[in-house]
Amino acid sequence: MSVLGLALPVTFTDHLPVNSRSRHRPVVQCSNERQILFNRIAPVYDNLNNLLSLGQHRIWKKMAVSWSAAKTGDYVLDLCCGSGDLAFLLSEKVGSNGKVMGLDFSSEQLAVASSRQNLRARSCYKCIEWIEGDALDLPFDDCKFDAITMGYGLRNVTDRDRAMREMYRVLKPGSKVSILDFNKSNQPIATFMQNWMIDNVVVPVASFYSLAKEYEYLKYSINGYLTGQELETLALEAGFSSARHYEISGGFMGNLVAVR
Ligand SMILES: C/C(=C\Cc1cc(O)c2ccccc2c1O)CCC[C@H](C)CCC[C@H](C)CCCC(C)C
Ligand SMILES: C[S@@+](CC[C@H](N)C(=O)[O-])C[C@H]1O[C@@H](n2cnc3c(N)ncnc32)[C@H](O)[C@@H]1O
Repeated sequence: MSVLGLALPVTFTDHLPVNSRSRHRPVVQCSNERQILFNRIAPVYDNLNNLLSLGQHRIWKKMAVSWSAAKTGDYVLDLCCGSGDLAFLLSEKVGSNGKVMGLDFSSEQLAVASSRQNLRARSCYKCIEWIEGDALDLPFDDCKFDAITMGYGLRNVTDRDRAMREMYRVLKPGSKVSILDFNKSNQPIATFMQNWMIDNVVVPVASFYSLAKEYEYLKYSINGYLTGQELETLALEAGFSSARHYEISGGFMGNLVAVR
């Protein structure tokens, strides 16, 4: 029986020593398990984001894309693109003369992204190319991109330092990376509110779709994330010349902007 109570090819805890397995806590530690998680939630991911954030996530993603400074004609990358929200926003910025690469390791998320693209008529959306790949080993040459976005991805990769160094490598000098995610606050009240919302709203709603464990992971991944200051340090240590973390939406979310 897997930690999800479902028959999965691998359970989220199989690779862990027995004493570290917990029936009450989704342990989604390795890359393959996260791949399985995001493949599983792909069919309902967009709808739940809209419902659970009351549509606010669209605003946060528009802010992240604006902070990337992507402009007409640019060659840009949306890392951990999932169902493509930021890639679509980037394509509206760079236009049909530009190019957007959307990279993710979840085939199911990319299938949703491609389906959404086929339903959209605007010519700018045709400049998006979807790539199944690993954010920790990008299939791109050095200094290729005019801007990079990463929405709710850095918290989910298994090696954040390596991901940050890969972003640095493929970004053109003087260009920006814009990384949107939940904010790991230093304020106990904000942390309490975030955890309360996830425990009492997010997970109960997800349980209607038999995805309670996947959304419980959300809380543990946020608690294991980096604070804004630690994210700035991570970027500077990866080689970025400057880094600034902005808290948004009352401190629920945050966006790191770093310049190569
Ligand atoms: C777009 C959002 C989250 C994306 C996301 C990221 C992950 O790492 C996941 C991991 C596992 C399952 C799902 C996800 C996932 O969806 C943010 C909005 C959607 C959130 C699920 C809703 C979070 C609600 C906040 C705690 C409170 C929002 C207050 C707002 C002012 C209404
Ligand atoms: C929460 S979703 C974010 C999707 C999208 N950026 C958005 O803002 O809605 C996180 C995405 O990161 C992807 N991901 C996690 N680790 C990855 C890795 N090492 N390489 C590529 N994609 C990864 C997952 O497959 C998932 O689609």
